[in-house]
Amino acid sequence: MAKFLDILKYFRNYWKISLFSIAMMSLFEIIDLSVPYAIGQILNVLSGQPLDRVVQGGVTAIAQLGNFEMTQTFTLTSLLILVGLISVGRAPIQPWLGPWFAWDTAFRARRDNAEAALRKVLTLPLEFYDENNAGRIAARVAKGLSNHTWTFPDLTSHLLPKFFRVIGIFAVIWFIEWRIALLLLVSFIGILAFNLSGLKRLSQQEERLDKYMEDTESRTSEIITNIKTVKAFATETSELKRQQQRLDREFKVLDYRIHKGYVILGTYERTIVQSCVFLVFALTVFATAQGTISLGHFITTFTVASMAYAEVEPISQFAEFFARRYGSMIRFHEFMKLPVGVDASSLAETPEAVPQYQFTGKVEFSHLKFGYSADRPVLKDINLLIEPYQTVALVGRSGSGKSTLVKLLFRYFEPNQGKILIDGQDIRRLDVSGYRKRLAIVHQEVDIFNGTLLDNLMYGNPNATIEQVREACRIAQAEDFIKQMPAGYSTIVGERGVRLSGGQRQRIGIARALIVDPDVLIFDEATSSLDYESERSIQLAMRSILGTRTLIIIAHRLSTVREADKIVVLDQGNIVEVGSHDELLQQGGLYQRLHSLQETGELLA
Ligand SMILES: Nc1ncnc2c1ncn2[C@@H]1O[C@H](COP(=O)(O)OP(=O)(O)OP(=O)(O)O)[C@@H](O)[C@H]1O
Repeated sequence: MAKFLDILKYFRNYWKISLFSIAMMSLFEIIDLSVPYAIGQILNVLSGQPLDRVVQGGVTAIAQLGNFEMTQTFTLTSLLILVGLISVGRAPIQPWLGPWFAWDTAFRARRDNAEAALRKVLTLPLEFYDENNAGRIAARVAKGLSNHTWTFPDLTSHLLPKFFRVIGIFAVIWFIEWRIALLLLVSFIGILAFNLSGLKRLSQQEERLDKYMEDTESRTSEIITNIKTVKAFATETSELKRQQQRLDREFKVLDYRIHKGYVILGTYERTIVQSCVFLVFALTVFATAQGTISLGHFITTFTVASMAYAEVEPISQFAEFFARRYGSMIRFHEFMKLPVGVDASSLAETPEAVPQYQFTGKVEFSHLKFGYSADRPVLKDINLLIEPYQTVALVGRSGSGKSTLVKLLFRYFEPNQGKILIDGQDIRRLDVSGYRKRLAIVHQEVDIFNGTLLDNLMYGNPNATIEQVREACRIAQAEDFIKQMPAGYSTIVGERGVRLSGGQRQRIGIARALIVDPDVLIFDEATSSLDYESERSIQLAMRSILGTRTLIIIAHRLSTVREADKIVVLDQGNIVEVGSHDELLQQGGLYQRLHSLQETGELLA
């Protein structure tokens, strides 16, 4: 029940209008019942039997009011006008009070929930994205959102009004013959209880299947992302086979278990309903034959009871739709309840609302300890002072913790012990968005968004002038190749920048970082994947940035870091050596060993 209420909460902003819409739709459903009742009364008039007291009183009152003669024709006309008013009169009003509000609310809630989901995406911790790929997350959110949207109108303009209609039917029959009403009530409760228990079981299976399907979709998304590797290793057939097996398993569960379950449920339900209709028919026939009820009441009771049982099918159908969608709505809810990351920014209303900082670029790591899991420390008691405008290189074997140190500087993770200070302030005390705006990083793989080169260059600073962009591109050695592009800065680069080479992407990354004019600029193996010529131009770019701000360079190729003021050698999470290139070579430690391996090319040794 808690879960069901959780789903309803996604529409809580619109509860007043929803209640109004449900009330109006229910009212229409109930008023609708007076039509078969009036027809029953017409039949009584035509067959010379007396009208019900209430109806007789109403018609007499109208006759007296309008000074009409109380004839059979007048009674019939009054009843016909009532039927006409109800059936024709409500037709143009009903769609505006029911479906309009139901869908309007569903669309408004969809907008709100999509925005809330995006907020969640933007504030979830980085670990979440390490464990869940884009395909899985996108499928979960999209499915949850669309199922919420479809379910709301079903619930408010069909399922609930139908319930009230059944209650109305029960009241009408009770008024005519309480024993038939009782039979109706008992049979209804029985059918619904049977239905609900079946649906609960099936919706649990749907939820399990939903999780399984997310894994399949996640793999499809990985195939798309890694398509070059798939093609290069010629694994298309095995990938297809693997997914075929999963899809086949999904089909079997969906078709032979879940769908079959719904059909079996429907079979029982229909048989029970038809038996009940038949029983009511038989009872009313006997009651009419014995003179307990009039012919008109026989028609009314049977018509209304048939209407009541006819509602079982749509009610069960909407309940079935709900059960089919319930699993993915719950998965969406679980996603929305995931705890946000410690680094979650407050998501200010406008970019201007983010606090503006300016630092000299003095960075200090003080007694820093960190591990991704408690039992495996990755950084052990790191102490390092970087002065403003200094260039510091972080080197060391793969896995020694260089990138992790930078992740902590960006506050993607919190240290287990110790702290990081910028200009003497603990970075945890600063607004995370405002603080990060003063840092910039160039990764080995530069993320490019679909759009023009200019959009990508100005991503971190949309207020930059074209002169600033040009200057940054000149420093980053990107100007020449941009000029040769078909539309210069307006060239569309394609999703993930497919139309750019690795070196070009890298230079765009550097220019983009420079346009932000950061206080601390970090190169995380920015040249590792480049050819010699591209590496040279990136090195030239780096050289012209030296001394203009604090620079942290992570590099495997030691030729890149020669000119750094300070080279810091990390090994198994510890700083083992610090010094300039020449000092470290003279020390004859790890740096010297790594250097000589690269110089002599004896990597295999
Ligand atoms: N998201 C993560 N979850 C768990 N462990 C991680 C994660 N990222 C890195 N590690 C582990 O932390 C250790 C340090 O990784 P890190 O990426 O900082 O090393 P690195 O020195 O930058 O290596 P490389 O030079 O190969 O990039 C490694 O043992 C790695 O397996």
